[in-house]
Amino acid sequence: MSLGASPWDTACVQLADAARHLGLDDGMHDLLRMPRRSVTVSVPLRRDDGQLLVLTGYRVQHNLARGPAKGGIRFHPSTDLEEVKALAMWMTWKCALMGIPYGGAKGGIAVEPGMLSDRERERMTRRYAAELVGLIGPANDIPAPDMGTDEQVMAWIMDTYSAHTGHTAHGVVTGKPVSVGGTAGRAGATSRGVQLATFAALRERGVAPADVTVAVQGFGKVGALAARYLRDAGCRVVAVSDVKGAVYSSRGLDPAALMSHVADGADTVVGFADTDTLTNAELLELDVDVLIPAAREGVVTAENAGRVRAKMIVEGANGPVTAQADPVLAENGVVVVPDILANGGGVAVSYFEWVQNLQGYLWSEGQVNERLAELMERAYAQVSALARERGLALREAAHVIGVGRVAEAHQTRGLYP
Ligand SMILES: NC(=O)C1=CN([C@@H]2O[C@H](COP(=O)(O)OP(=O)(O)OC[C@H]3O[C@@H](n4cnc5c(N)ncnc54)[C@H](OP(=O)(O)O)[C@@H]3O)[C@@H](O)[C@H]2O)C=CC1
Ligand SMILES: O=C(O)CCC(=O)C(=O)O
Repeated sequence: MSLGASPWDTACVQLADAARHLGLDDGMHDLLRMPRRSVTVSVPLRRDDGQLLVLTGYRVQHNLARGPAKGGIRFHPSTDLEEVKALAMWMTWKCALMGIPYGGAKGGIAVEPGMLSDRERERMTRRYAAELVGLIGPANDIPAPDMGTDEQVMAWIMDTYSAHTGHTAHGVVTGKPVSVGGTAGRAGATSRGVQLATFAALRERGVAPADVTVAVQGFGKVGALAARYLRDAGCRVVAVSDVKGAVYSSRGLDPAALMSHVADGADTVVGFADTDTLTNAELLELDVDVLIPAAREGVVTAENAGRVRAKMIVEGANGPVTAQADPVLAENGVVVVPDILANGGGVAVSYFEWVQNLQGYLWSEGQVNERLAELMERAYAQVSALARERGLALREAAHVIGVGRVAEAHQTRGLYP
């Protein structure tokens, strides 16, 4: 099989590797690879100036063997069906690895959300949600935020779905505002999970947080709070970036101050006082202890992997390291804490939100964070133990567990009819 470095190619290589380790036959391998449902919809949008723009949206339900489909919705210009298929597959393994009763899905619209007014964003979201009404639902497929979307987008999807079904359906999306059925703790959950995974990996290697320097690519929902939590817990965050570039300070940055700087109108981390400006490519090659790619997939490739000087990569983003880069990093002794483990805190707390919605009973933020820590520690311990037992990289072990659980669910349920 000749493969490039697209997210789908990377996801397929990872699955094939896990299938080999698990001794799965070709039929089961095919069943696990092929998405259960892929939907492409056109999303007509009337711009504020009256112009009609027709966008393309997607929703892929990759696998439903362990429960309803679950996964985020992305608004990004480069979103296409192949990317969404890969992201949906990773959701399947992630939910299985985290031990939560979901299959995997992902969706998105190929659009630059920054070019839309709030009213245009709302109209586009509602039209996309209306196209998906027959597909999504609390028992079927539960979207959540991803790149370019936020809790407001989730509120619009919930409201559109609820208008179609005739009752308020809190459980149709997670990552909603708390005022409309969201849970305490979801906004920071992915980043908290990244911190927990980082600390578990450091602890195992006998490294104290205070001795650790960190660089974070992406200063959005995941990256900004990951930087902040790691700094609050004693690490020195020396570099962060957004799409416009990176800032660096050897003395360490204050992510909370950077977040205020961005929110107060700067719109980018670049230009923050007392920092040097770097490119995103330079950030990836900094001499730091921990590198956290938290932006997009495919940023560490066969081309630049050899220049990565970080001792550890903790994948906040989905698929930031290509299948071709993995062996280069392994050869150079770079430990990779894989996406389906490192960023599993987001979907774990989405699960807690959905459970609260189904029960109509709210948990405190303390309860949410405590249970998140339990799930993250458990998943890390299982991956680490299998990696040691079978001499696997953490990514291979994580996939063997996730893929193995989904294969087991298929075997137990059987095929219909
Ligand atoms: N949100 C969640 O709960 C979860 C997200 N993830 C994954 O985490 C990653 C980030 O998601 P999220 O934080 O939600 O997304 P956001 O849209 O909130 O933030 C994305 C960040 O990445 C930056 N960025 C975008 N493109 C590039 C680029 N080419 N180079 C450098 N920086 C770039 C953006 O910069 P700018 O603001 O300037 O555009 C922004 O700072 C994605 O891979 C997502 O799938 C994984 C699990 C859960
Ligand atoms: O919270 C969720 O349901 C999914 C979040 C997500 O899209 C992801 O983990 O990649």
